[in-house]
Amino acid sequence: MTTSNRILLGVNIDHVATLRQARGTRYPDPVKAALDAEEAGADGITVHLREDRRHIQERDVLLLKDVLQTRMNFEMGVTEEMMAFAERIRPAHICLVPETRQELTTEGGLDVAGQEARIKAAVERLSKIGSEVSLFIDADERQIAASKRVGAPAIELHTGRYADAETPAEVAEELKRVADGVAFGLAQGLIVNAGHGLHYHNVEAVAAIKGINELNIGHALVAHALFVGFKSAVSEMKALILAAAKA
Ligand SMILES: CC(=O)[C@@H](O)[C@H](O)COP(=O)(O)O
Ligand SMILES: NCC(=O)COP(=O)(O)O
Repeated sequence: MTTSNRILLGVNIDHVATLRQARGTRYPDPVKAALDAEEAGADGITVHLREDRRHIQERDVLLLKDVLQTRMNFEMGVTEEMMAFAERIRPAHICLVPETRQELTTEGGLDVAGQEARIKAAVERLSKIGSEVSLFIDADERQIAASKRVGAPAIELHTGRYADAETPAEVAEELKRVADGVAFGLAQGLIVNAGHGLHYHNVEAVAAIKGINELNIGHALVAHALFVGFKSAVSEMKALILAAAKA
């Protein structure tokens, strides 16, 4: 079981593309954001090619594949279109996520337990291209155990409920849910990542949970970058999570 205090920062650049798509311009370019993020200490770059293409486009993923110095974490729904695209680009990491066309953002985790055969087939197929496959799931023992059974080497725990919690009691309850999920995942021999809705004001408690491999953070970084620049936004976040993990 890993209990080191090393923690990685995966920078999600989806919402740089959201701003570009709002006007159909060529700017701001998520590829430039990715390169700036790497210079500022990002350990990896996350992109979610949504079925509706509301932010990241194929062009972004193809360019990133050529220029990234770190590694790509490619988030995708479990569809034939995405499986074929992933086979073409062979990202270092693939995270399978649930997708609902009308949702504002990824509202919950993938129901692995409810569709084990389908997810197992996807994990097997994507593992053949050399990608490390992770499943974006709620911090729920049933889903974590199912993730282990379908052969995924990694999971990413959805921290959205923690991020959205309002009262101190709710925050504590959701944080405990994430911490328990991390411990259970590690005990199953899984690599445990976490992300969604993490911000400068709520990230430290999650980064302090021992054994988390990587935090994936996007929306808050892009929002903060409007005021301080992308490199500063990333380096501030990186410093916060490293300090919290060491504490
Ligand atoms: C799966 C996940 O958490 C990220 O891809 C995040 O969802 C990106 O932002 P949107 O959900 O707003 O597309
Ligand atoms: N998988 C979570 C992610 O990549 C970033 O989510 P958010 O910080 O944009 O909410």
